[in-house]
Amino acid sequence: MTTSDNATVLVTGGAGYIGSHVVLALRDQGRAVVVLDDLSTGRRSALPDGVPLVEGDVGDKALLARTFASHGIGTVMHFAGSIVVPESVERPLAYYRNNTVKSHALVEACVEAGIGRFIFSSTAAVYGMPDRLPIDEQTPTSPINPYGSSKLMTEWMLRDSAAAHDLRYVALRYFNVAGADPQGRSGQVSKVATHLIKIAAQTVTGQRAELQIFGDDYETADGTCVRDYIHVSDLADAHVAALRHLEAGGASEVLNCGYGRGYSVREVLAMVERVTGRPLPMRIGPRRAGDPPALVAGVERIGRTLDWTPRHADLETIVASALAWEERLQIPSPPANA
Ligand SMILES: NC(=O)c1ccc[n+]([C@@H]2O[C@H](COP(=O)([O-])OP(=O)(O)OC[C@H]3O[C@@H](n4cnc5c(N)ncnc54)[C@H](O)[C@@H]3O)[C@@H](O)[C@H]2O)c1
Ligand SMILES: O=c1ccn([C@@H]2O[C@H](COP(=O)(O)OP(=O)(O)O[C@H]3O[C@H](CO)[C@@H](O)[C@H](O)[C@H]3O)[C@@H](O)[C@H]2O)c(=O)[nH]1
Repeated sequence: MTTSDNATVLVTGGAGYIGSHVVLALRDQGRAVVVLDDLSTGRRSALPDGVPLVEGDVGDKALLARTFASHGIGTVMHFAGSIVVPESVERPLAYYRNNTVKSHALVEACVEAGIGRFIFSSTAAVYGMPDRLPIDEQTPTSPINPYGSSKLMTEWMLRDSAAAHDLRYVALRYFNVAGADPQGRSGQVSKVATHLIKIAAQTVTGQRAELQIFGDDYETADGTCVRDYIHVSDLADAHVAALRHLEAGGASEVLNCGYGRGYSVREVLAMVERVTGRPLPMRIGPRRAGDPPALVAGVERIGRTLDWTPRHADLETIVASALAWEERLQIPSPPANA
């Protein structure tokens, strides 16, 4: 190990849902971590004690340069961004600004400061509506909404910057992230929840009257959409594995993050009922615009490239941890941006 292998990791968006779980995983490994977050959707209380928070914008290059220098940053993990697909359709330029323009500033600041390791939160949304499953990384990218395009453009900036400069990166294309830290230290807190398991957890805990299934006439086994759900703590471990890969001199990579196993909406909801022992009020509604019928990750490449063994690859574990977190949030509800 060289000295730089011990360098501090900067986690942008570390006060958010996924970033906060990665901060926990890094800390559990004894890593030094600094978070940069503007708290637009994140919360200070999501950070463990002792993790410095630089409150600011990821597109602020002067702030980035100061933060890199004052904390001895050796790797950047980039989670900060906007994530709601329908909102990206209504406000595309806001998404290109927050996800693409500000990522450009961050990558440029890294190149200028000689920071040579970068791990990026990408998404299965870059694939659009692929017609063959499982989806491996060779599948042509063809996003169908501005969110997916805004993330793919950042992948391209990283690819081209890595070819031209002393920069290596891992772009992790997440499939459906769900669940919460098994120790109850973090979980999802959305002002406006859109994700299926989060909404199911809110419904079963009485915060919503009912859940709507967005379409049951898809060409899938039970007519509802199929997704590959990955536990957020396994995803966090994949980031630590990607960090080790880059520190060991590994090449730049684009890797799917999922388990390679799909569950339908109905199967997920049945699991929520089984775990709670309570019926979930639900009704069938129309299809949601832009939903692909089925997305299942090809996971051969991540298995071959990273030293990563999922520990929670089981729908019951994912659902149970999401429910436990939701119940914890009820007593009492933490104030926004606390
Ligand atoms: N949640 C998913 O299912 C999913 C799936 C695929 C990819 N991703 C990607 O993972 C990343 C994290 O998603 P999440 O679910 O944790 O969302 P989140 O909203 O909980 O976290 C995003 C964090 O970034 C911060 N942020 C946003 N814009 C910022 C800016 N300009 N400057 C500084 N901080 C800023 C927010 O305050 C928040 O803490 C995103 O890049 C998202 O695109 C998420
Ligand atoms: O109230 C709800 C919410 C969702 N769904 C359905 O549940 C499935 C999963 O939806 P959701 O949890 O919103 O996730 P996705 O739309 O699949 O998108 C997530 O997963 C993608 C990767 O697969 C990422 O790119 C996105 O960022 C992330 O939001 C879809 O079929 C939805 O139509 C419902 O039926 N009712």
